[in-house]
Amino acid sequence: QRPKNFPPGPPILPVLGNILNLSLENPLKDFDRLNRLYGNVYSIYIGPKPAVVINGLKAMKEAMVIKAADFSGRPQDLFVNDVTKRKGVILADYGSSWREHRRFALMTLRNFGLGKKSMEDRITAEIQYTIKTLESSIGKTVSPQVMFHNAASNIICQVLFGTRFEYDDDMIKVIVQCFTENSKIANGAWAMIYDSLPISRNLPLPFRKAFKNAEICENHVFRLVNEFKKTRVPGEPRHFVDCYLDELEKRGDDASSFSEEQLITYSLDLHFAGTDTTSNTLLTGFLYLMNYPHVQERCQLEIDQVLEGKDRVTYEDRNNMPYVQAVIHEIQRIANTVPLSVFHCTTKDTELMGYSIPKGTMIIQNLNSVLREEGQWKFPHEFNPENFLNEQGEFVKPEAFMPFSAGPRMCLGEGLARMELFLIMVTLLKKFKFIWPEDAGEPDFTPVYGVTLTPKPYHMKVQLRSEQ
Ligand code: HEM
Repeated sequence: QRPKNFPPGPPILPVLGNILNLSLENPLKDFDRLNRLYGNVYSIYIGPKPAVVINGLKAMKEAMVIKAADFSGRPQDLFVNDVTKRKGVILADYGSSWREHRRFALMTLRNFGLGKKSMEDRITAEIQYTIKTLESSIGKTVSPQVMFHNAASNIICQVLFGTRFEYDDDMIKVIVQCFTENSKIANGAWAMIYDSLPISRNLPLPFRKAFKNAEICENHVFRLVNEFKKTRVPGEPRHFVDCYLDELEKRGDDASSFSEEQLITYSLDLHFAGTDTTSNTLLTGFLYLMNYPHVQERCQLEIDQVLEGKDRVTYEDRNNMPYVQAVIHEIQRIANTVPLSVFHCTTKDTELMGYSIPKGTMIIQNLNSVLREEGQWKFPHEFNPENFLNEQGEFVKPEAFMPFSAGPRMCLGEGLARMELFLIMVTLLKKFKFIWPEDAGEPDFTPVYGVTLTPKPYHMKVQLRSEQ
């Protein structure tokens, strides 16, 4: 029985709740189906736990922006909380620890160059390694999967640890492998079973792999932090880790929520959030650009015009590239990289679109329902950069563009991600032509489900544009 005035939803089974209403492999279609059946605010039970699913711009804005404080908590009793030992910022509940850590990261990102030339220089420097990888594959086919993960990982590693890692570095290979696995496990069938059947939690089931992966990553970062501690000069931070250690010292014994354990999970949080998202967006982008060659060519035309006589692109150039901007935003809209955002939770008894929602209810944002909402987009269901262009061909960003979510929990790395996507896409499109290999058959645009959506592995053929 749902509580009085609770959002409607499918009939609830004892113990299982609604898990049979959802495909455990990929529930996104089910979320959309239930949206059509029960409206923009509906509820499902994950085992005994109620969750409210929010769809469409109007409801999303009411929850995340207008009633932000009521809807900005994070559930604390899920599989992912146990895996991360309730540390870090992504899953921290709404409160002073989250607030202080979020503020700290935003400030540190700024100090290390976000919004300034220095971050641009770091990104541009990293792209040279991607270019080298592509140059060595001219005329051949290449799998971009690892390449984009490496590039995005190194960009965030420069901020976190002040260093980039060679693409075959064992430590970073293991970390990237562990969290790409965990991203799939965390939204998958076994995590759902872990969440709905507490009795299963201590059994040797496949979800144990995620705990092992997390431990491997923690050990690696623990060792790195200890190395940095040996060489750091207090007050002269070289990177995020040093800044955090300075902050710990400044706060002294009553360091409040800051601790070395927090630092380790926080670094992993930022590394994961900064790598898997940007790289999967890039993977989706190139998949579409190869299969919509006229879009790729029009981008290149604009890039050639704007960058004529210049040897490299700057972030500032985006203001003169409305079409490229439209394409990158359309890629993000279609990629729907973090489809269910990160689960929220109500911080007090509240209301949404007239329904009553008690404190502690899990909130699931169906971002796809906004990114493809009819009435918000000119072409909601097709890949078409016109979604971001007005009649004069100028770039416009509709309110329903919400891949980073909205409100106080909105993605903390949006600025960095947007800078990376623009500089990487433009630099690569300026130099190379990307071709869908003749023997690759029809492209499969259906992504693999997880916390992040990943295109199915594909290959691309690369040509130097100057040799066309
Ligand atoms: C295309 C790239 C990216 C996308 C689509 C994306 C998307 C998201 C989304 C949907 C959320 C959840 C927001 C919510 O709960 O309401 C989020 C949170 C977060 N993202 Fe990103 N993100 C991207 C890149 C990055 C990068 C580069 C970083 C690292 C600097 C980052 C760091 C974070 C953090 C730390 C949070 C948690 C914020 C909090 O709980 O307060 N993200 N991101």
